[in-house]
Amino acid sequence: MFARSAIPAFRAASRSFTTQAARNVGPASARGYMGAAALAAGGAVAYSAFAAPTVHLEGPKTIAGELGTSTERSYVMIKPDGTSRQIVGDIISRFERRGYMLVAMKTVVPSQELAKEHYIDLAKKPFYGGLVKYITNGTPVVAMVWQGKDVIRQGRRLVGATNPLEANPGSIRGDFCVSVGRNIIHASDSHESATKEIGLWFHEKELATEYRPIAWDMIMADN
Ligand SMILES: Nc1ncnc2c1ncn2[C@@H]1O[C@H](COP(=O)(O)OP(=O)(O)OP(=O)(O)O)[C@@H](O)[C@H]1O
Repeated sequence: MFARSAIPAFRAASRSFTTQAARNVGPASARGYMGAAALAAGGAVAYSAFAAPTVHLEGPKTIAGELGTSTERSYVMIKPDGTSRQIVGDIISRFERRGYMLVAMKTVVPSQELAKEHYIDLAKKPFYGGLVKYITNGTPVVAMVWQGKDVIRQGRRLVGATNPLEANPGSIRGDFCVSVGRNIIHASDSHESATKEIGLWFHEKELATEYRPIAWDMIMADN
């Protein structure tokens, strides 16, 4: 789920976020897109100026790569209950074993503003307040970007249905969760969402897109 309201802020990008940070530093209009990432939790914030916005939000090639190719990227987040239950390694290994490439990862204690922004499309839902409270309970989330062919659709399959009651055994939610309100993980549900969510939680410079895992060509090859 992603926040449409953040789009104009993304386009206003004028600063780079260099340390995973955490303090609410001002109104959205003054922050630029990575300000939301910088608002993540409440620690020290380090910014550095850079020449021009580099985040690509429209067209087939965005910060989420190109859909259907080995450059496709998804935003995946282990929520506070997943971190607290100490199953982070298990979750990461499922994406690794599938063959996907870890492009970025950091722990973040989300601010109210960041959590609200991420879930803004659910703002009218009765559970929205509880959802934001849960995401901002002080326990870190693990924010990640995974890359590889079909990672958005396959990521959703690995994660399983939103309601653990409907999540297949073998999926992350199907193996670890009982309640929809504590379903331990998020994964982007479309290229558009991935573009906006990666842009919300990460600066483009934080993405390590140039390296390749050792078996990458073997895993991504079609023939
Ligand atoms: N009925 C509900 N009661 C409580 N929480 C809910 C309920 N429905 C959804 N949620 C919470 O809101 C999150 C976002 O809901 P959404 O409908 O976007 O599902 P999703 O895309 O599978 O989840 P996510 O965006 O976290 O990956 C869910 O993952 C869950 O944590």
